[in-house]
Amino acid sequence: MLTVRHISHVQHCTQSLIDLKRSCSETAVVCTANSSSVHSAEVIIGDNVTRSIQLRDVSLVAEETEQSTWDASYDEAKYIEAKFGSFCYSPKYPYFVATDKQLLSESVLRERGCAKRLPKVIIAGVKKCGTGAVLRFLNLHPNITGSSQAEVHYFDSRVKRDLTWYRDQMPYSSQDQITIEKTPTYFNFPDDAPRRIREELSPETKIILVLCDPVRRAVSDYLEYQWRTTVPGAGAAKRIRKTFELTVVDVGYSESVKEEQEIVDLGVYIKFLIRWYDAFEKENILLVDGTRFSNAPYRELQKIEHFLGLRPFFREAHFSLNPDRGIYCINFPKEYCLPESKGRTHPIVDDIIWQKMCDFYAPYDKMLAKIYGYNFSWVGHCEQRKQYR
Ligand SMILES: Nc1ncnc2c1ncn2[C@@H]1O[C@H](COP(=O)(O)OS(=O)(=O)O)[C@@H](OP(=O)(O)O)[C@H]1O
Repeated sequence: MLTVRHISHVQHCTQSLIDLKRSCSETAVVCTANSSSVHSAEVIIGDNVTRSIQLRDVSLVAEETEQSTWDASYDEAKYIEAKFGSFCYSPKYPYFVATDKQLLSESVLRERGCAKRLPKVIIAGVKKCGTGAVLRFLNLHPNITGSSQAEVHYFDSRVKRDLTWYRDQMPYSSQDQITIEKTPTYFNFPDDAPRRIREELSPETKIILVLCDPVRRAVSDYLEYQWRTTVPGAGAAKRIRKTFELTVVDVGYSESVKEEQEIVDLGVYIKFLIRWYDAFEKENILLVDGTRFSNAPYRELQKIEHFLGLRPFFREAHFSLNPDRGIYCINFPKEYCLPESKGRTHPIVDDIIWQKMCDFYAPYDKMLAKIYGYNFSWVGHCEQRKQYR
């Protein structure tokens, strides 16, 4: 029997929960069920008023969360010891990027078994679903070291490079650290990226795919392309129109969603996922809910720790919402937020276009849940998703 307490981030309430909506984010849920499926829950609304609900009314799947008991999660000095005691770089705030300037002397590197190692884990997508924040936060874990370069693109655009070059792009790691690379474009391009990763790295490579609300993702991607048109040499976007609406829907003509438009197409996740599941065993792929991650980062990070077999480090208390930017920042061991290029202000999308986009993705999202058994938080909540526009 599994007892779940305090599911504190109910993200979307359906009609039957409408009267709980006001207190949704603080709602405590206590439920009892067998561990494989949790069906009903008792919701404490406040003042000892309880109500029984069906969990299918709540988009969040109940999960047992491991609370970190590691003193490195609480105490800065212990953290530094855990992260840097056998690390190849000297401490520097923020701790997220390992730069050559912080590299220790050759004799220390040798003594600690430091070397540049090929990644054992790849965050292979999806673009604009929070992959940058996932990597930056994970990088804080004492047993992880992320690639120092933002994105390596070895398996997509660096076709003339070889594995020696690829390894050289990685940071130094000690033997008890896992090297992670993130290039979100691998998700959809090229078609043989999953196969090459399997063959050139290892079939045991762990693949992390962050998937998120495809409508919001499309808006974010649109903004990125729009921004690129203002930056010389950033690679101007193809077929981006003056507004998001004109870019994704054939407004004034067929009025249908432009399925072939790249920013629309990328949200049909199931189409690209098949390649990953063809190349890797199911146990080696983790689908992260990027929409849930943006509202409760620690939950998804805990899932990743579990997937990678890491000692639980992340705690809810490590994260706080930056109200001005609408994104979560980490506050341990020091305050750190991702740079301004993340958490851009989104335009308010026309209601009809928003609905059309939701309707377009709905069957694919449902298929995703059915085939891969993931209950993504955005699926079936088009109306509520508007608040995150
Ligand atoms: N904690 C936190 N910090 C920063 N950013 C966060 C975070 N959580 C989610 N997000 C969302 O991540 C969106 C950018 O996604 P990616 O990092 O995958 O973009 S990229 O593909 O690498 O360009 C970015 O999208 P925009 O809001 O459109 O900028 C963020 O909303």
